[in-house]
Amino acid sequence: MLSALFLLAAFLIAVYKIYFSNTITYKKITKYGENKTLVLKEAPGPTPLPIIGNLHLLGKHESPFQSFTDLAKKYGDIFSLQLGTAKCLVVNNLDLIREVLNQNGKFFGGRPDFIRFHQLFAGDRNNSLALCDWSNLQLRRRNLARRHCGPKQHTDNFARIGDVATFESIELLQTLKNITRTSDSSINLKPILMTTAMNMFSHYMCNVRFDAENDEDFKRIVDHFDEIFWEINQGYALDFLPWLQPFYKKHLDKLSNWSADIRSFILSRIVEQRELDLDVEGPEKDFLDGLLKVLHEDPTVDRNTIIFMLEDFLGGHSSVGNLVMLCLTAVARDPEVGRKVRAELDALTKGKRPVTLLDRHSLPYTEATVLECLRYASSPIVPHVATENAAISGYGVEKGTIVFINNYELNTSEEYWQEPEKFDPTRFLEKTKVRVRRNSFCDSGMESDGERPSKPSETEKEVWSVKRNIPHFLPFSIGKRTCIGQTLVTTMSFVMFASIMQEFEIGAESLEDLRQKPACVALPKDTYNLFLIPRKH
Ligand code: HEM
Repeated sequence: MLSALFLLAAFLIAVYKIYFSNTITYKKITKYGENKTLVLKEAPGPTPLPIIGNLHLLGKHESPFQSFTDLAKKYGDIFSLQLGTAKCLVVNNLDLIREVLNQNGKFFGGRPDFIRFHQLFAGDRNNSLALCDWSNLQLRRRNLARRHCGPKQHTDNFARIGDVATFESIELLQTLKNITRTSDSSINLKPILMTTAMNMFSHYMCNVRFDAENDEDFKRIVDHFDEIFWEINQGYALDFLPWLQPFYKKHLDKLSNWSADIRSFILSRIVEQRELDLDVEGPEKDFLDGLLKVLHEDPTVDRNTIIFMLEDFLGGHSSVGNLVMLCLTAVARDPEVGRKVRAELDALTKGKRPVTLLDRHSLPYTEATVLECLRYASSPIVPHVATENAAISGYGVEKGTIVFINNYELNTSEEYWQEPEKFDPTRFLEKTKVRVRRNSFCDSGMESDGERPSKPSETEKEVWSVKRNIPHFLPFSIGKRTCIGQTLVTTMSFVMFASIMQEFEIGAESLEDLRQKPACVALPKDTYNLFLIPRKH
């Protein structure tokens, strides 16, 4: 009798769990415009423990994204997790990722409310473009930034990115040549790349550049940015267990101090002087001009909004510096990649001129090496948050749920790539046919006395080029919160990486030192040294 009662109770609890506690009411508008209320189950997932939920399951690998991939094998490509106080959903394949970010993007425009995010932006994460919730202000900020920070090819701004990138790369090469002339030991290269990247950004966005060798304030600010970039790429128990805050006081104070120091530098060394000199009627010469003009013309725009935007975009330089360091690391790990990049560069420039952005389409292997670095590092997509009840793949998703997009799976699964663990830039290359115009009388290499054809003939030639649309390669994400900085990243890192490769061979003290955290495009501020060996042209 007792066991029958026990069984009945267990059955009722199970039914309650399945049908009541884990269901979401979702109002769907059908294609005929009717309102339909659906009651949907949440996606399956592991049973949470008291207090920590499923947090312990993420500690099994170096990166939580590796744990997501593991858990997907057990629970399927869409599953629920309870991380401390936060309800979460993880999506692991391309179709589901598209369903969240494209088809249902309007329901998933929020960002998690992590204490660290507030701390980095003067107490309010909505000051940050990447960490704020979706709003009209965000839409305006994105549109405002696009012309300068995501310019289309063949525009003046795009050409200016190329000019600035070449200018700063030449300065960088000079610094590196000076260092290697006096010493043949390995170099602490990362801070040098970071200051170069910051000068690229401040030069392009604000027409201001700094003395990277002697300006101590500048160097300190670049270090802070780098620390913050690393920090944003890490996860902490505090993010999901906010009551741990008192234990993180020192760490959180450090974050606020870094960001306060950065803000005061940007104000005093970049913004204030320009505010005095601003020519409201004159042409807009850079991003800073554009921002200050909006401030001048539109009384609804707040000065703080403008300052934070500038800080956010200048901060993007850290990703470029880190990415170039990862590209050089890849070359140090695999000298064959380096040989191929150099062969391509030498064939084009003959070692006689600096490489420029205009050369990019003639240097497919070099560009593919940067893309392969992005795949190999697999920078995580910032988590999204459901801003209302929604449905994905027939499962209910409750408002407030944090959605993790497992792009690590997209970058590393055998379903999408051959030998994904191998660093191989050629996976981004394909042979394409191009039309070449040529004068047929020149083909023999000898001038003919015969009549010359009135029109040059056109033939087709097969050349290597970079694959443009790989559906599962989404380093900058998709949908309405896609990265705004991707043009800056792909152009500036290409020029910086190619310039260094033109002049130096890259080596490592020990291959074991070249540790790269999975699903992370950041390296710690203090990281391994590399050897730079000047090439003889
Ligand atoms: C290695 C370099 C970079 C990578 C791999 C990268 C990747 C990403 C990804 C995956 C997102 C999240 C998109 C989403 O939530 O769906 C993002 C957002 C964003 N990125 Fe980047 N990014 C890089 C560099 C930059 C740079 C240099 C800038 C600016 C100068 C920038 C500006 C932004 C902004 C503003 C957002 C937030 C957009 C929004 O939430 O509306 N990023 N980026």
